[in-house]
Amino acid sequence: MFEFLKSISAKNPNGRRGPEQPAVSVRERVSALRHLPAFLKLIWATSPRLALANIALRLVRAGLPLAQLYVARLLLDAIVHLTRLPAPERQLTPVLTLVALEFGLVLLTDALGRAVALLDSLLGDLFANQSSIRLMEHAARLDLDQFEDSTFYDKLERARRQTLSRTVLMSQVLSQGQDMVTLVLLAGGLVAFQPWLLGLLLLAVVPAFLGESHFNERSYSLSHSWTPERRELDYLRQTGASDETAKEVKIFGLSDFLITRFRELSDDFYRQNKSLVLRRAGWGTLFAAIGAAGYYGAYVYIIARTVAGSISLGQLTFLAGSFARLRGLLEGILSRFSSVADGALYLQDFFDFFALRPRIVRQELTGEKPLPFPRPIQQGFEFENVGFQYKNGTKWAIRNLRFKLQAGEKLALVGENGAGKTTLVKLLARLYDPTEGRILLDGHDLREYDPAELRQEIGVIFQDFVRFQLPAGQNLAVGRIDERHNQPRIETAAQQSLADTVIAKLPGGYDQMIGRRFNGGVDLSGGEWQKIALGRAYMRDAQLLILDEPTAALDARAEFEVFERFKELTQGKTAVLISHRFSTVRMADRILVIENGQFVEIGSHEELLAKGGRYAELFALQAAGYR
Ligand SMILES: Nc1ncnc2c1ncn2[C@@H]1O[C@H](COP(=O)(O)OP(=O)(O)OP(=O)(O)O)[C@@H](O)[C@H]1O
Repeated sequence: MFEFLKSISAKNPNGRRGPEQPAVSVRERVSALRHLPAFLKLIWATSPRLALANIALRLVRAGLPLAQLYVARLLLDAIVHLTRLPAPERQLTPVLTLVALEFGLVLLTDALGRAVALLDSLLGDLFANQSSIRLMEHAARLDLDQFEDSTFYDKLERARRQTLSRTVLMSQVLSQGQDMVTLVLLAGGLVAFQPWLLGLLLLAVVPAFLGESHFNERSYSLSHSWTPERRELDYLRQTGASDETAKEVKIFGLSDFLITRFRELSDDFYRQNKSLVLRRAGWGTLFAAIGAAGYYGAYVYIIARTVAGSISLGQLTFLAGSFARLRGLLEGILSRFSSVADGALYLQDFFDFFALRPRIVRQELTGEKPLPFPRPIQQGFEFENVGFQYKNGTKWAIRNLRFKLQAGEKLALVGENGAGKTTLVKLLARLYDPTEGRILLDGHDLREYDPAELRQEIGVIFQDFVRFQLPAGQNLAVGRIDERHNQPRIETAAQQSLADTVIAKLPGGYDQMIGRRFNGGVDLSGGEWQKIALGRAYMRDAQLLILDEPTAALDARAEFEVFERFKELTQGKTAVLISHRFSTVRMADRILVIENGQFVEIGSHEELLAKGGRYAELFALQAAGYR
């Protein structure tokens, strides 16, 4: 495992990455903003009604600060005017009306603020749910080898992680629009009075913005460059504390090893992040002071004009208030601009992920109609000089493979560990396409058929089948999920795979949750799980059945029985069996021996024994073990 951990961080030659890495350039961040229209379109599509209501309320709210300042100005001027009148002429009604108006505006501002927050949260939740669903749907369309590519995996990880930050981004973008409207309205008032005050305002705010965007860039770079390590941290956290690993972690005394590695990585990240946060706080304080100085400069000027009598007290309040609000707004808009740009950078991962296209697709998508799948299969499958190399592998997993799998035949695959048996099966199911050569089905390249239809006609149970944390019945039904409510069919499949005796012992029978992840779940032994997994093959009405060592954990009697039944139940169907037990292998019509991904020999048990080749040698080896 240490090698594995090292290999994860090998992408990172110093073992560390941090702010020393080149930061994301300003151009990259600005260019990431191009994703915003597409993002807003997605939000709109989530719920046009909620989005429209949100925008309308925000527009009304955007005008309220100006209205409030204006009413405050009228109020102050009215009070000053009153105080100058002789006592008997002082009428309070106009002043009280203005107070009532201001009060009304405050109430409205608050109510609209809450309504907008509510709409944001509803829209955000809907958007988060829908994007998670889209993410799962898209992931399901992609090819297996895309999942095995670590760059892809990091992309998926970031796209998935940032569900929450995307809803924050949505609020930010909408608030940005709202604040910009307020800004234009308030700036209009300030410009009418003294245009250069606007210049002073910018001077007070721009340094803070530049500082903010600089630190945001750093922060993004840090978090981005730490994606592989974060993945490792998650892995360590899970390995150190999960039911699946607890047994081996205890037995091998791995917890210190795991914790040390976790501590090393997390401390490192903490240190780098802390230094960034500290610098950010220091500079932030300085920039805030510059901003305050700008504000007070303008304030002094406005006071001087009031004292000189060129503007009223009401105007002073309005202008000083406008300036203060504008400063706050501008600061907010500019700093939010960097977090919006940040969020938009993350959007890049999101859209990149959706831009990935599977290569194993229906030909129809590439302009041709797929061939109808033969029912029944007439001739069978033929491997024509097939070679396959895993993307992340250095050698050929399979090379120059030629053989025929006849319709209705039971073929066993024999070979040592890593010989390429599972790879061959994955190629048959088109989880991958051959790197060279072709696989034919009834004389046509497998790629000419619809991959979805092909997979429907193939039932594969892999050695590393999934132990779904689902009730027993549904665990079988995953073999044909649209039949999950067909209890008789599930029970028949259970009888055929011998899972019925396992289920009979469960307190909840077919409804018993299995696996330990959820409350009340009951775990099964390896062999019991295998019987359940085998049942999935019988749930399927497939023409080609593949069992890739799904019986390794069964006891000898159960395995014998399973294969006897398998032979009986798959009469007339084509089947491929992978097993290291020769007692099983010999039941097959023919046996294909492969070594290092290459064809060695093919024939029936008797033929191969008589030939005295590799098969005979392996058989003798195993038989000797029993003597
Ligand atoms: N996803 C993968 N990425 C890269 N290499 C792989 C991958 N899966 C398998 N390999 C490599 O391909 C070769 C063939 O592997 P395969 O799983 O087909 O062997 P096998 O005959 O089924 O072995 P076993 O009997 O141990 O199950 C091996 O060298 C293996 O390391």
